[in-house]
Amino acid sequence: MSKKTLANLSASDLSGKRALVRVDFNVPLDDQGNITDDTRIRAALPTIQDLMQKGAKVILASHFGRPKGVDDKLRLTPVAKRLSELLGQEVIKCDDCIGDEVASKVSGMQNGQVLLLENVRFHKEEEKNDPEFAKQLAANADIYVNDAFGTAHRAHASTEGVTHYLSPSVAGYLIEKELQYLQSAIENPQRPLAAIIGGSKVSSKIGVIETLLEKCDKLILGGGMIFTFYKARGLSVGKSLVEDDKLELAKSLEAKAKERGVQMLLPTDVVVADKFAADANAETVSVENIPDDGMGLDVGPDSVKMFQDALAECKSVIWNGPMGVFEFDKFAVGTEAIARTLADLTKQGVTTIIGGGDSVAAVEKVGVADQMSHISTGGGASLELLEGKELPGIAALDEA
Ligand SMILES: Nc1ncnc2c1ncn2[C@@H]1O[C@H](COP(=O)(O)OP(=O)(O)O)[C@@H](O)[C@H]1O
Ligand SMILES: O=C(OP(=O)(O)O)[C@H](O)COP(=O)(O)O
Repeated sequence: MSKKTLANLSASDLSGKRALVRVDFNVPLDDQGNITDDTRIRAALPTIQDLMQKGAKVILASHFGRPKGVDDKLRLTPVAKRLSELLGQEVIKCDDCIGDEVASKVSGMQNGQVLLLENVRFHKEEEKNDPEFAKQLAANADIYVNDAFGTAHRAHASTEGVTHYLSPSVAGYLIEKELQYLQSAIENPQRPLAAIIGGSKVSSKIGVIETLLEKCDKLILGGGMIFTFYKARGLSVGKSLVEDDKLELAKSLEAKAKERGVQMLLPTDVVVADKFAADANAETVSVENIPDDGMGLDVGPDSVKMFQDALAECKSVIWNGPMGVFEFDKFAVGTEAIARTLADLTKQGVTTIIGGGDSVAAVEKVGVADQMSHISTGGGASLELLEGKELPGIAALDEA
């Protein structure tokens, strides 16, 4: 990558230095406040442990949820506890991210110790990227490491602003790994490259579909967005999700695929339900025969087989968005089949990349998350990267 990374800094650069490390510890909690998935905490460990071993004083900053002011339910206390367990060492926890308490705790730190600041979004200045607030965050540190890939698409004080006050400003190992997979998947893939795009609406995936049409050899579409394509082709879609203002766009995307020689695959059969519910009655129909009172909630078995055949010829696959309403078991079959297919392909040497968000939840539900080449820790961030957008939290870092 073109940016300076933590790998470029040696123990002599880091020993005794106060390193402000932006991580994305925005993890899910249950009703009792227990962390239900610590993937994002584990993903930051290589950077934290490297800094500890090189003798830095590690000051971690993260947001948590979207609070409006201080919110006791969105304190990072459970995260500090989990991180202490994972590191096998107590993590010092602050009640704020700036101010006297932080300054005093940081000044008492030994080399190799780890401190976690409180939720940076308790201050509205964080999301405004307020320079004064960024300066206050930077005041307790010597250098800056950004390892918060999931938040790299936000130009906030702790992701962008602080880089103006700390030098060097480098990328951590998670950001380096995410870029390595996601960027090389579209810039320099092993071909053929297939992209599988699903999810609810075509409107939220236009950017990524347009970019991928420039890059991939096969584009497989599933999820709710397919019904907008069918309607654009003149088919009846019953009560399925349709964006009537995107019919022309769907037509133009199909035309663009044809023009570029990209094989665009839409399902040939779908599972329709009589209502949007886990206990709905379901039947599989061909896409030409969707009943007026039917709602398409999953791709059908013939489509899965067609997708599997197309994927079997590929050397790289990027997947973003589920094939159906996978939250309901009855309509999770297509999504689960794709997850298993990608796990099998990975074993055969195919590079498989899961681009964050609901697709990751689907892969985890099937229990094959550890069998993929790469699972992104950022939903919005990975989508923006795949769309070819610049991520401000990365753009602000020092050039290598
Ligand atoms: N046929 C469908 N009709 C309605 N919603 C669907 C359909 N297929 C998938 N979805 C919904 O799409 C949602 C995920 O969409 P999206 O947020 O775009 O994906 P991602 O989070 O992977 O980017 C899921 O909640 C899923 O239930
Ligand atoms: O969970 C996150 O985003 P994601 O749901 O798109 O993966 C990140 O922590 C960013 O959070 P934000 O969308 O509140 O800025």
